[in-house]
Amino acid sequence: MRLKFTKMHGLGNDFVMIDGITQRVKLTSDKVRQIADRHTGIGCDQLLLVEAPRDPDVDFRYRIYNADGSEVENCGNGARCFARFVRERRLTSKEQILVETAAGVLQLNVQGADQVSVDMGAPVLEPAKIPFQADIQAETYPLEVDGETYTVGAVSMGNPHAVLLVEDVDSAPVERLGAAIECHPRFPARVNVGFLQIIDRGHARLRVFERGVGETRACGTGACAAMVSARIRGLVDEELEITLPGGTLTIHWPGPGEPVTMTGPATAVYHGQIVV
Ligand SMILES: N[C@@H](CCC[C@H](N)C(=O)O)C(=O)O
Repeated sequence: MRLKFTKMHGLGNDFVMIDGITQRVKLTSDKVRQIADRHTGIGCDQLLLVEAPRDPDVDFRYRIYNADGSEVENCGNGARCFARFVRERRLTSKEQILVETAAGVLQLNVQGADQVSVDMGAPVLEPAKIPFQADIQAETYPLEVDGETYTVGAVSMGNPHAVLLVEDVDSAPVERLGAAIECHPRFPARVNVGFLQIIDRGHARLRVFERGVGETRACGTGACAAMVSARIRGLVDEELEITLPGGTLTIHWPGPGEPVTMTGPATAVYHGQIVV
């Protein structure tokens, strides 16, 4: 199968974007892993497959695959890249785009040359829906990992996130603790793990160990989950600039029951073809 693709990134979280509307595409986990391999494939954190919608009231549908081949529900940086991709491929000229994902319908607003703002929907905090094993919903939970107890927030942005507060993201044990929490038995669908340093009520720093990938240079849903966890702990205001290793996202969240809005850049790198 010969596939045309576009390589894109959102703050260094990189994607292979495939147009499944004008080409016939059949992906398996093995093929996704082959494409995502940084030595023998194109290399990416996630692959996004754009398809025609099932619901005639929305514009597109897309599916998201992690580099390990697993299909997942949501991807914030991917949503922004998707908006630019469908416009640059001339699949739409709309500035406001509705797209079906496994996490529900997202609304994307293209703003100027490279900024995209995404209504990411309301966060889910009920443990069973994250999914996270806990008897009752709480702001934070004690989580035992390798004999030590850590305090974590648990949030779903369509996909599951654990959020830990740290003094300094630079020295946080992202690789070791991220990998241990990703597969913790209390997160039965595995989990993305964010390490959040609060600077002040409007600024924070974040590193994310992503489920199915490892540490990435940025994670959009991770930034939204970090905002939600920090805000329900009373630590930040409703607008927060979150700086990740790849750059800064602006996250807006008034509070429980309200949608989270994420704004940031999306960049196309090159177009190509691959035989898989
Ligand atoms: N990089 C993404 C998140 C991609 C999915 C995640 N690894 C998961 O398994 O849920 C983002 O920008 O949100």
